Amino acid sequence: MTDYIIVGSGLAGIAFAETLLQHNKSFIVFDNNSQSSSSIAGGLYNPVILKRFSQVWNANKQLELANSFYAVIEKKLATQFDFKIPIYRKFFSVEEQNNWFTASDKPNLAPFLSTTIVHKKYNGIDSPFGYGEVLHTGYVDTITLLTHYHEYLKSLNLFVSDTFDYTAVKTFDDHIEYQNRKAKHIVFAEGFGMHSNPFFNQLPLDGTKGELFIIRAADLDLDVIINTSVFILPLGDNLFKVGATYNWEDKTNTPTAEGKQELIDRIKEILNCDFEIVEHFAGVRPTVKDRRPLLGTHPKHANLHILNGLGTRGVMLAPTLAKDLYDFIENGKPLDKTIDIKRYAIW
Ligand SMILES: Cc1cc2nc3c(=O)[nH]c(=O)nc-3n(C[C@H](O)[C@H](O)[C@H](O)COP(=O)(O)OP(=O)(O)OC[C@H]3O[C@@H](n4cnc5c(N)ncnc54)[C@H](O)[C@@H]3O)c2cc1C
Repeated sequence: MTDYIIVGSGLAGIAFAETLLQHNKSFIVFDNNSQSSSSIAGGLYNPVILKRFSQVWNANKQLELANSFYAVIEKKLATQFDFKIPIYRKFFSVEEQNNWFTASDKPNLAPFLSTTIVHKKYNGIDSPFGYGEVLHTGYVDTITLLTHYHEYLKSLNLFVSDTFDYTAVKTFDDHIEYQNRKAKHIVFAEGFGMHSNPFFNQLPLDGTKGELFIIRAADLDLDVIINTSVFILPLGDNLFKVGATYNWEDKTNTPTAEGKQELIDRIKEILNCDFEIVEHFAGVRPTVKDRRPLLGTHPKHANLHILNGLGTRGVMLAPTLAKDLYDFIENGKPLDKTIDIKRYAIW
């Protein structure tokens, strides 16, 4: 009997897998490569919601855990994927500068917003009003993390590249059976793919499509992430990741002409140098109506659990949520009411 089956190996699934490994639990992971959200994500982590000047929910706890969690994996895989690099908010007016200073006075934002306006000149960008620097930021190169982590799981025989067949699940009081396997628990972490899961697809996972580019801009010299209506993230070799769009209607993983035009327009608001589009990606973020994750246990099947709803911030959230779900299942530690699926009376 295996302790766990995990369905999905995006940021959520691998965070749970790593948590299990750290507690010497046995498991197997299924993934069918049907969702692209984690692999194409910008990967930025930023404790401040710059649009509204508010702190990300539970930011301190999430950042602290994410830092140590990814550092442990980097060491284990002997690969760097967590890059600590500042995020600069470009100011377009004196009013924006003033709003920044007002926000940086708030006790919960003060640790994260520098009070010095940066007047650095970057080739390729005009910024007469300067930039505000967000502290404790960076990005996780998600494709590097996922590729290496999947290889690692494969080397341990813990990874199955296959579609999980929900109709083959048999539930019992103290275990489940799936094809020729027995497990104590299943954790479903399928991102937007949850809609195919008959056990949990009543939950209000809206999904928000996002598109992003890799561009080449030989004249752009940038050693920080610029964030305005889109972010521009330097990758080296004159390459930059730029994103992302938000579309609440289209739920496909296909890049569109509209998304392309929107990104081009946004880039032109920031850059005054030439650029060419090298790649164009799309994916659906697993967003929830109330902007809180979906964690918990199926009300009728005590061995079926969900780890979903990471929304727009999977990088920062995944380690904390994996830990919360693990503590809930194994140690009976209650979930915060705001993330527990019990808040939806749908069954
Ligand atoms: C354009 C874009 C930009 C983003 N930028 C950022 C950012 O800068 N910072 C940030 O923190 N977050 C960002 N995000 C959000 C982040 O990507 C998500 O929060 C995160 O990827 C969600 O991870 P997940 O593991 O829950 O879901 P997913 O990444 O969707 O993973 C689900 C996995 O389950 C698998 N699966 C589904 N159904 C089945 C099945 N039946 N059988 C087997 N396998 C199955 C899929 O193949 C997939 O691998 C961005 C997202 C997008 C789309």
